[in-house]
Amino acid sequence: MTLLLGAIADDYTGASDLANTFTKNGLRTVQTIGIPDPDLPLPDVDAVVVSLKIRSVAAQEAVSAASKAEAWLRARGAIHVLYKICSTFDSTDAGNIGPVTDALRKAAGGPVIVTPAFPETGRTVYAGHLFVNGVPLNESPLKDHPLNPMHDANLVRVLARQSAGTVGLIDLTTVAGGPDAVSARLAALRETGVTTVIADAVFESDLETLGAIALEAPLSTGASGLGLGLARALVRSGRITQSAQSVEDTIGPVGGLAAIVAGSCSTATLRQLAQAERSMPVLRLDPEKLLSGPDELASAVSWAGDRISAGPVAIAASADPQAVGRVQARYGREASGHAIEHATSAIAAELVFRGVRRLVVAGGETSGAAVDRLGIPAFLIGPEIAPGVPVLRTVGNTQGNMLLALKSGNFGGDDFFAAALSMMH
Ligand SMILES: Nc1ncnc2c1ncn2[C@@H]1O[C@H](COP(=O)(O)OP(=O)(O)OP(=O)(O)O)[C@@H](O)[C@H]1O
Ligand SMILES: O=C(O)[C@@H](O)C(=O)CO
Repeated sequence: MTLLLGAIADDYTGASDLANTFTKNGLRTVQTIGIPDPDLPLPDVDAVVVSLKIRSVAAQEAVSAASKAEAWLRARGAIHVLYKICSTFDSTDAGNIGPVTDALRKAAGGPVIVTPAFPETGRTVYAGHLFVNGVPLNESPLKDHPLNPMHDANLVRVLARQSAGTVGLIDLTTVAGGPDAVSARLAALRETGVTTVIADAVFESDLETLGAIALEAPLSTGASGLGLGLARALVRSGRITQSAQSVEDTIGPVGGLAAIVAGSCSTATLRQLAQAERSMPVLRLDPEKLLSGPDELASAVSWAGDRISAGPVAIAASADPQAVGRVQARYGREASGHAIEHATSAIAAELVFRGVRRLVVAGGETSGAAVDRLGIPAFLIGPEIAPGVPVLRTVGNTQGNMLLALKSGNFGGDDFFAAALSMMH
């Protein structure tokens, strides 16, 4: 397999978001789960998004996994590698955006462009500050994130705290000045020892400028907005010779039962679950019971078993910040997160065992755990359900063809679950 653009995503939902952006912008793309087995039958593509689950692991583990993925992508011809992070810059002072970018830039030089801007979903960066739907990051729902609460909107500061290098800024005026202005500013920053730059971006045109300059370097770090800029720059460069197949043709119907499993506690998911309750059976798991033994899991599976042949059902661990806080205070943040992911992934696997072939999973960590449990090695990218969330078709898994949607916590409108199921046949 040869490719032009490589990406390493720090979680699986983020990977499907980026693969969707690449596809929409003209690149034939496949999403792999980790580095694929050499025997996995993958189509010819322009871009591969290697999905890792390294957003919330120890920095050294993240660096090691990302470095191996980068070496694999470069060995297959990637002229540029994008390290795909969350558009809300999900990370802590220990990492992992800084440590991974530092490790990958060692081979790539710098300064490396970093921007989580993704205007289509309301993420913009101005004066180095990240806004989520017009609200500074630290005032947005991300302040209550169960794993990495975000308390600082100033990304230059946030990245500096987790990076061994020196972090600078390319401001919006420079970006609006076009590629030459950005190049000149990068050169000036390089002279002063800056290794990594947060780049402002408010409009897609800003990301086209940044993508064009980033493509000239071996590495960048960003969300789907930068992915859009890179993809458009690659298409404009004339190096993409085959048009991406119509995404509807890529997948086709799979039949089987349908279900939703949610572990995301984001406000968007909470609203979507409330809306789903009006049209389908929704089981709210009791996290205390989930954490204290296998009974809650078994009764969830039996609850679904009684209903699922009549239509889609949803099973959710999701809870509001106060309830999450109580669980975390009692069991610890990481321990409760992992235990609940373990439970939701076990439920997903049981549902698939009972005939579910169309599965929507809400939450990045939750999706990662479920996809791993199901042993899915790769996905083809189908039509977009909502910005950042495509229909995915499995490749190479033992259960036969399945359709999945991996929804990032904050993505999708209130009717997301019904909209997803209506596109998954
Ligand atoms: N009721 C609960 N109490 C405590 N933790 C929970 C509860 N329900 C789910 N969790 C945990 O909260 C975390 C939610 O993270 P996840 O990444 O799945 O969703 P998200 O943060 O909304 O999505 P994204 O990362 O895509 O924005 C998981 O570790 C999950 O196990
Ligand atoms: O960039 C985003 O917001 C998403 O793709 C994501 O990574 C959330 O997990």
